[in-house]
Amino acid sequence: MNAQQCCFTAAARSPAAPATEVPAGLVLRGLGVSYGSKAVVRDIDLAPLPTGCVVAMVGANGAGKSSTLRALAGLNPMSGQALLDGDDLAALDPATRARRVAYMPQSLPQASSLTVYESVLSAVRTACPQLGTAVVHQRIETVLGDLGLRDLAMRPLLALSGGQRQMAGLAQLLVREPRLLLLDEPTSALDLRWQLCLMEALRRHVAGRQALCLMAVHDLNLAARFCSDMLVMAQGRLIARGAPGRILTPDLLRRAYGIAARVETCSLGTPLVIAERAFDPE
Ligand SMILES: Nc1ncnc2c1ncn2[C@@H]1O[C@H](COP(=O)(O)OP(=O)(O)OP(=O)(O)O)[C@@H](O)[C@H]1O
Repeated sequence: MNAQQCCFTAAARSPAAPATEVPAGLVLRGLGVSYGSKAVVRDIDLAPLPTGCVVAMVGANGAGKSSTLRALAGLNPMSGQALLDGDDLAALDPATRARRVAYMPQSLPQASSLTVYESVLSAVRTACPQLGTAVVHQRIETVLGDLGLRDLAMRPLLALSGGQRQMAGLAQLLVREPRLLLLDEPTSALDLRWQLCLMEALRRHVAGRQALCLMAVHDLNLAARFCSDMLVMAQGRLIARGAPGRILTPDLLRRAYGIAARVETCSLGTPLVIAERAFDPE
C-alpha cells in the first residue's frame, strides 16, 4: 500500500476544513476497556490499520478481543482514542457511527420469523434510510449472491441451521457497506466449506470497497491464510502485530496461548500452526 492509498485529504470530507492529510483506516491511541474497576484491555496503540484488508485479532480466551471490538462498536465504555479515517469514533453522532461502523457479536442472529431477505432489508433500511429502493434491492441481491445465500433468501431465520444463520448475520452487515466491519468469531458455527466461502467473500467485499475488517478469530490457520495483518492479544494487551508469516513463531504462541507449537509453511506459502501441547498454567 502506498502513501496515496493510505491517506486522503480532510478537505475531501469537509469543504471548510484545511487540506491536511489524515490517515485512512483505523488508529488506536491508548485504548483501554474496563468493567467497573477491572481493566481488561490496556494501552492499545495501533498505527493505521489500512483499508482494503481483513485483519485478524487473535489470542487466548479472555485476552480481551471481544471487549475491544465491543468498545470500538460503542457498546463498551472505553478510554483512549479510536480514530477512523481521522475521525474520533466517540465524537460521532450515533447515526453516523452506525453507518460507518458495523458489529457482529459472537452470538448468532435471533431466530425470528423474518426471511433472510427481509432481515437483510431491515438491516439496510435501519442503517441507511437515505438509500433508494432500487439501490437497496441491488445491494441485497449482490450480497446474497456473494455469500452464496440466494437459495436461502425466502427461508425464515428460525428455519435455518446455526451456520446458515451466521451467514445471514454477515449479510445483514455487508449490505450496509460500512467503512469498518467488526466481526466477533464470524466462522464459529461454519463448516469448512462455508468458512472458506465466508472468508473469500469478506476479502472480496473489503478489497472492492476499500473498507476495513477487524475480526476476532480462534483458527490461526484460517486467519493466516486470509488475513494480511494480525493482532495478537494476551491478558488485555497487544503483544504483536504484523503479517502472519512474520509474527507467528513458537515463542509468540507460547506467550499468547501457553502452548508448545510448531509453525511450518504450507504449500500455499502461508504459515501452518500445529499445536502440540498445553503447558500447565503458571
Ligand atoms: N461483562 C463483563 N463484566 C466483567 N468482566 C467481563 C465482562 N465481559 C468480559 N469480561 C472479562 O473481560 C476479560 C476479557 O474478556 P473478552 O470477552 O474480551 O475476551 P476474549 O478475548 O474475547 O475471549 P474469548 O476468546 O473467550 O471470546 C475476561 O477476563 C472476562 O472475564
